[in-house]
Amino acid sequence: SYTIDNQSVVTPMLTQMQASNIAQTIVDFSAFANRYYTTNNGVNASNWLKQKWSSMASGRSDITVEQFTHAGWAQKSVILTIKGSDNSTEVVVLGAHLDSINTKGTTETTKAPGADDDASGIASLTEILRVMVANNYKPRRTIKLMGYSAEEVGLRGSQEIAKSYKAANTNVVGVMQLDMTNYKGSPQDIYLYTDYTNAAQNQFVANLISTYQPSLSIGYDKCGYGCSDHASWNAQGYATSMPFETAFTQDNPYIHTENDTFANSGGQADHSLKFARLGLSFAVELGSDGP
Ligand SMILES: N[C@H](Cc1ccc(I)cc1)C(=O)NO
Ligand SMILES: [Zn+2]
Ligand SMILES: [Zn+2]
Repeated sequence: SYTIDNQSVVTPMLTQMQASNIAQTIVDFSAFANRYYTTNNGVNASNWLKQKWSSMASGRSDITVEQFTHAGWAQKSVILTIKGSDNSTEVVVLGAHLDSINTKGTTETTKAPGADDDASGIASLTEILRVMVANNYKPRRTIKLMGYSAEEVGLRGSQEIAKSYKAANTNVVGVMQLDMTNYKGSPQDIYLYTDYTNAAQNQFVANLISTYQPSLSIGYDKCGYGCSDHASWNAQGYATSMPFETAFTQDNPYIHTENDTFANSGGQADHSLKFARLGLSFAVELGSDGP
């Protein structure tokens, strides 16, 4: 259910989250020449993330990290699983995509740093992981953090994953997509996208913002098409939400070019921190529900 009743656990964790950690991960992850789904750089970026998340979770026997192999291309998706205690068949998913693209054409050495699109989302998930582990948080439901491959070429990684979860009848109770979280291009802080998402869950997400980040302003908008990986989960009938960095007409002009750099997102991660905090509150409030 969408009750917000874990303030004693969530509030201290939110104060521990730091923009500087998110910034460092954006810098590190956007240092690959590109993270394109078919290049060696792209494969290396996936392996780098698996390694990073694995070492962050090394002390926890309830946390595993796997790579999801996609038959049609080399770059794997990365899935971290925190197994729930007494309600583990119900699953909460938070996602971002690990690939990047330069629309001029992406070869092995083409520059596609993807700092905002979507290293910012991966970095937000990474800070959520760090704080959950630091607080020894153990959910009742299973929580999965996903770094999707091949989003830029038709949401292909998340489509394969969502289809396989549906085929396995996995009870995913909610999905949040974090794609582009660090470019502050619009007046409101967080824009909830209303197409290819679930209205009831969007209301819950809005309530999370008002409860845990009351100083933030909320906007609403539509993409008009399946603009990120939430659409893959929506297509399988799962409830999704996409909190986004700007209104549709004011989106980051640097994306899909060599200029999507950390510097061009402002050289700091204050905007991403809002999304990381929202993701943490989403994960813990949903993840703490019993059977
Ligand atoms: N299509 C999305 C980018 C995208 C998504 C929403 C909006 I508003 C503007 C741009 C993408 O490139 N995701 O990787
Ligand atoms: Zn993109
Ligand atoms: Zn993206």
